[in-house]
Amino acid sequence: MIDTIRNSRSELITKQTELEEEKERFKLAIDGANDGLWDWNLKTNEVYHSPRFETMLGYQVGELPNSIECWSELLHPEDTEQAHRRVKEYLGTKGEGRYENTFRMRTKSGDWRWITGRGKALFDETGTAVRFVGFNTDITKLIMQQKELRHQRDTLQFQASHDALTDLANRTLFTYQLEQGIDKAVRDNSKLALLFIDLDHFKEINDSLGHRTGDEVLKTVTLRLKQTVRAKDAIARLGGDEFTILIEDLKQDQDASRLAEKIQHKLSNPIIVDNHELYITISIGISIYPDNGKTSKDLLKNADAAMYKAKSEGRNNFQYYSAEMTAQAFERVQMETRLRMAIENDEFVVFYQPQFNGVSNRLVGMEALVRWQDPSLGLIFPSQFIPIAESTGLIVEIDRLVMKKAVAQFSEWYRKGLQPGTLSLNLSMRQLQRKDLVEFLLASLEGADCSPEWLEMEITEGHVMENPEEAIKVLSKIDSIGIKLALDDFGTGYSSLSYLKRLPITKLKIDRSFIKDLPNDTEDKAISKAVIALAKSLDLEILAEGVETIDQIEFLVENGCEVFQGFFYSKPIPVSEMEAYLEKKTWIDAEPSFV
Ligand SMILES: Nc1nc2c(ncn2[C@@H]2O[C@@H]3COP(=O)(O)O[C@H]4[C@@H](O)[C@H](n5cnc6c(=O)[nH]c(N)nc65)O[C@@H]4COP(=O)(O)O[C@H]3[C@H]2O)c(=O)[nH]1
Repeated sequence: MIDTIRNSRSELITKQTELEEEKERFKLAIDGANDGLWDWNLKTNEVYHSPRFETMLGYQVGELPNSIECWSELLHPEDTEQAHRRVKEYLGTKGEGRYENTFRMRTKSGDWRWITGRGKALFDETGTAVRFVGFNTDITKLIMQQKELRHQRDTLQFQASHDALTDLANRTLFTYQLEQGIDKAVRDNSKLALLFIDLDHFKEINDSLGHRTGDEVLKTVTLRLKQTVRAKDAIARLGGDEFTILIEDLKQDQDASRLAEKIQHKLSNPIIVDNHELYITISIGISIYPDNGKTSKDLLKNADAAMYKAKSEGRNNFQYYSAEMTAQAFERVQMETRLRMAIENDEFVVFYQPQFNGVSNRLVGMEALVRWQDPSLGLIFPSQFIPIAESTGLIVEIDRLVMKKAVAQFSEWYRKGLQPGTLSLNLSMRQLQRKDLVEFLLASLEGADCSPEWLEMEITEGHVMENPEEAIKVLSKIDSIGIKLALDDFGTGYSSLSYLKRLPITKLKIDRSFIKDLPNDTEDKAISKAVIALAKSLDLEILAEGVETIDQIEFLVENGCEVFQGFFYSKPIPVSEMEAYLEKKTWIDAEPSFV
């Protein structure tokens, strides 16, 4: 018996010693691992934190409360949601796998430490977690090292693809961007332009004022180039004083020269370096994809060649690779300047073309058509200047001049009792995009004491279809002030029926191109009949433009179109002629012709 007790005692002592050793081993392991232990009793919601858990976050041992809320409150706001979710997910697994997650925790001094928590939970027989134990490891150093490595890698990559002085793309990156641009242009069937820019006499600045000044000049040029191009246009410094710009989605070849001019203008302001006032000029060569090359190599080579041509033409200018394009660009530049002068000098006059009801032979209104009365060249027709006025935005001013003059004229004719009918005015897309259009119209009407019912605005079908939703919005505003709306050049702009129904228009004008060969051309006959039927079904008035012969009128009247504008009745005529015509009122007593 005594032996048995002795044996049990010594067994107990051995077990106790083993337990002590185990505890010690465990403590050593925890201390050695430098991790913070946590033990969460999910039944009482109490949490045990090991001393390291607290010191890891800069707290004294025993300073942190023993609650799970304490952990939650120390989490970084950006990580709180995911940290909670991860714990919830793990506890919902009923014991499968291990818990592991990384988040940031706030230290006592307010810094943030990156922590990886790992642990395992104990689940009861119902699968409910009752205890959750694990370690927190501070991985801040590792994260910082990784960040530093990433930063170094990015820096190296940046340095390999960028110019060290200006931070612009270098030749390698630009060639890549150009190739990407060409691929996209092939896919979209679009064009792109490459501008090759070289500073004139840059070497002299470097030689006389030193490289540091030269560097400052290059940096200022870079800044100004960035301020001039769109954010999506790629700029590069190929080396020395050579820069390139890539313009994608080029709408017209001439847009490239417009940008070239803008750059020249931007760089014409002096650059001040160390009290030196430096005047820089540049020579620009332009190549266009696909016209002047289909590969990056050819486009660069040809833009470079064009730039040399610009140098040989006396510097401070731009040249396209193709001489024809350069000539067109200069013509455009000259035309733009002349148009601006013409606006200033009030050289635009309004002609009026009458519109008749071909059945009653009565005048129903007239269209105002602009003419440019150039002092030396005489009368210039819209086809020669409207496209440039549209692309430069000058059309807005021209249209407003025409509107003001025509509205005032109409008001006068009405006051004189001349019954001029409805005044049709052309409305360009640019005008439609102006936020102040309706205010302008209201002010013009009020200024001239003109009634909105006398007016009709024409907008071409093509323009409306460029952005139908926007057009519907603006046209509705015009409609709401009582001005009628007509869709011009109908048949050329591929209107969709659904839009046509939603546009607040009251009239369709069949385009001249479908009238020209009537009544002989079978296709034009079918089209004009279909357009008339369409207008009728939508309850719209219909006018045929460009009628020149009685046969055309007969055919159209037979098929339901009664209102006409065209040389058969009259060409557009100046104010004096129109006034004389109105005064005669010949149509008032005229016999109806097609009854
Ligand atoms: N061959 C032929 N032609 C005829 C006949 N009847 C009329 N025309 C011409 O057809 C054009 C009708 O004007 P549009 O379709 O609005 O086409 C106009 C219009 O889109 C635009 N335009 C004219 N004035 C203005 C304006 O003040 N502002 C805006 N934005 N555009 C204008 O320029 C275009 C051309 O104007 P115009 O040269 O005056 O040309 C006018 C007119 O002279 C005919 O029987 N035979």
